[in-house]
Amino acid sequence: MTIDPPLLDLADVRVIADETCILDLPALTIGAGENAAILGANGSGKSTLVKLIARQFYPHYGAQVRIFGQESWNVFDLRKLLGIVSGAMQLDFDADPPLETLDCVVSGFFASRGLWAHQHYTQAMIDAARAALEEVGASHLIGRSMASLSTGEARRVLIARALAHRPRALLLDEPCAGLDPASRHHFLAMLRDVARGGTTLLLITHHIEEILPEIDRIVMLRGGRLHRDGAKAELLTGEALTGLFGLPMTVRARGEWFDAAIEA
Ligand SMILES: Nc1ncnc2c1ncn2[C@@H]1O[C@H](COP(=O)(O)OP(=O)(O)OP(=O)(O)O)[C@@H](O)[C@H]1O
Repeated sequence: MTIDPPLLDLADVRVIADETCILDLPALTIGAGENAAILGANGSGKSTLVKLIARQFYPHYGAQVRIFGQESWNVFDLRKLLGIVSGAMQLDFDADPPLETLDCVVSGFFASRGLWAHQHYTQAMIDAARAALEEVGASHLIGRSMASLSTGEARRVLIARALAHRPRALLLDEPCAGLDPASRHHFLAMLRDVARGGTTLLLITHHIEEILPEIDRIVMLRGGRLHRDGAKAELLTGEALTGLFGLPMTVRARGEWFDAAIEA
């Protein structure tokens, strides 16, 4: 039996920006197929961790960052194995030269922002991009430019871009931001299918109610450091969230889902 290498295997990681250490992780491993949520307050280092995985940030000398068991990657090859959805990415697409939505989704096959003359896309890629747009309810946006879309519309197109090339793992940094309740409901249902299909999910969120039943590990970051790491049953509790966010919180189970509130 072969065992897939972990999505993430970190040791002695320190990320320095503006002469300040913004992420300090002596050790963290997330296995292949292990769906995890990263929780933490604003500025706790969650997006920095995603950027470290996607090779947008590099750690300080001496760190080990193995993604899918490999330390050295061609960035484009790595990003083809990952589907990434984040608010920062959405801003990048807004700022770029005009890009049509279907082209945006097809560009996910090349891990590029936009399509360029040297990239040879196939009819199969276009069909997969159309199917992904259909899946997220965004087919009607084909023909529009990314910059002309509302926040929620653009978010759906980016989700389609992340899914179209059937990545090994999805990195989702606040993926539901800007989605209305119905879109969020459909998106979370779709993510459950993706997780059941074997794609590893790494979900970054402040919203406990978005933590899918398929996620069973919680990694808590505080001040750029690992605060707690464990099973959902152990960490989706009032005691653990109170410790993380510094305010008295209660957690309620709703079937397989949870929600949290600040105690009155
Ligand atoms: N390029 C950068 N230069 C300097 N500081 C940075 C840079 N990127 C991030 N930081 C700082 O690192 C810290 C962690 O940022 P990060 O974006 O990872 O937080 P986060 O947990 O994702 O927060 P949020 O929930 O607000 O999105 C913050 O204090 C942020 O100001």
